[in-house]
Amino acid sequence: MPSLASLTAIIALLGLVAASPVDIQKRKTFTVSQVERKQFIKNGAAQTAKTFRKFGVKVPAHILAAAAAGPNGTVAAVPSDAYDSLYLSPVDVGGTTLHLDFDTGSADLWCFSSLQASAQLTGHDYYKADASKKVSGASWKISYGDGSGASGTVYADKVVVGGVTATSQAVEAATSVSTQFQQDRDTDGLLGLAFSSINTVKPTAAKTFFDNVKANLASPVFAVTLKYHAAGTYDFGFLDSTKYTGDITYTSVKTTNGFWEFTSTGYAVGSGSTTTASIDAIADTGTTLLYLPSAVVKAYYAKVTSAQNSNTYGGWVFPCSTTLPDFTLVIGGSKQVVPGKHINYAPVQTGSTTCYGGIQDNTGIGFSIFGDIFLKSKYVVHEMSSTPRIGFAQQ
Ligand SMILES: Cc1noc(C)c1CN(C)Cc1cc2n(n1)CCN(c1cc(N)ncn1)C2
Repeated sequence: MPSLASLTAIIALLGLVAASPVDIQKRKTFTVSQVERKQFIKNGAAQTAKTFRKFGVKVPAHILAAAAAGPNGTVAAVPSDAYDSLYLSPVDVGGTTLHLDFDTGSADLWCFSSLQASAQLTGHDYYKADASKKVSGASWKISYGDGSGASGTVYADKVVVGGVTATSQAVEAATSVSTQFQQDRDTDGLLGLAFSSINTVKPTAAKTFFDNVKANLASPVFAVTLKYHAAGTYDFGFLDSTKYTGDITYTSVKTTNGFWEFTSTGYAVGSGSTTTASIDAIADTGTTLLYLPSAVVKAYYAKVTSAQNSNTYGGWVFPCSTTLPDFTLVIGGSKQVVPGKHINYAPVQTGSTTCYGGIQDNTGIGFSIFGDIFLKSKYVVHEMSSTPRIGFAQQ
């Protein structure tokens, strides 16, 4: 026998169902207004191609062609100085063109802004923070391996890179930057291209530019072509076979630390034989040099006349006139050669005949860093598919 309470509930339900139209009319009516999702630059063909791939179906050529015509993009990467210390790319941030350091070793898009003391802005383009776009309660603070850093608040604004648009990108506006950035009047900020899991925005991590746009690209990839003492490119959404020779060799990426992290399985100095080694490394456009295990570095400089690991200069140095041997790193079974001339970074001081090596010890870092010294002879594909991978080819 149902209880009184359950009978009451049943009656109440029946009442709702049995109410006459008049009754319903009397009841307070309400409207659910739909809010249109912010317009994203759509690439329908890319979405279709993604669906075909999702179900393991070969994407028809006409769909691929249409997808490739989507908002893919290319932006220049220009050396900031004569030594390729870093590379800067023009980016439209909320209507102002800033020159940002694209950094595959971090995941914050931050920039100099109108929130900083004006003295810090001398010589910089900067983001004009619009209060109406402020992300309430959000802040960020980032520190880099060299001790530099910045911090500030967050805005949601339009960011355009090489014709590819993120309509509501988390723009991390600086309120304060470290001395290194204050003294560097070329860099207006960074655009992080590592995994969003290491973004520093609190209380909720923000997405990188690439994470925000990748679904609208023909393919979830970006390719890095940094050059020796010359302008290169970042390509988004497509591969460009004119930018490399031979094959692209792919290897798996470990994403647990938020980096484009992989393992190199050996190395060779000059024309010497290959030594087998397991080198845990990250690809990092935001780092200038190539940092490797000390035993590997020692083996390289053993073949460089008058090289020494200098306490004075804090690393391996040699006479600037030295002809340096090439250096080979094995990745995915392929031999990736770094030309010897790329391994002379710069004089230790302006006018000095002692030069600082592009290969240095990774002691204290915890892993190896394949920075610009390695990258500037390579075409590097970063594929953020369901199983991310990284590919290397010789330029
Ligand atoms: C001038 C100049 N010369 O060499 C540099 C660098 C500069 C730029 N200048 C001093 C300021 C500066 C400091 C940093 N950057 N720019 C770029 C981001 N940094 C990273 C990124 C990363 N993935 N890993 C480690 N650090 C540190």
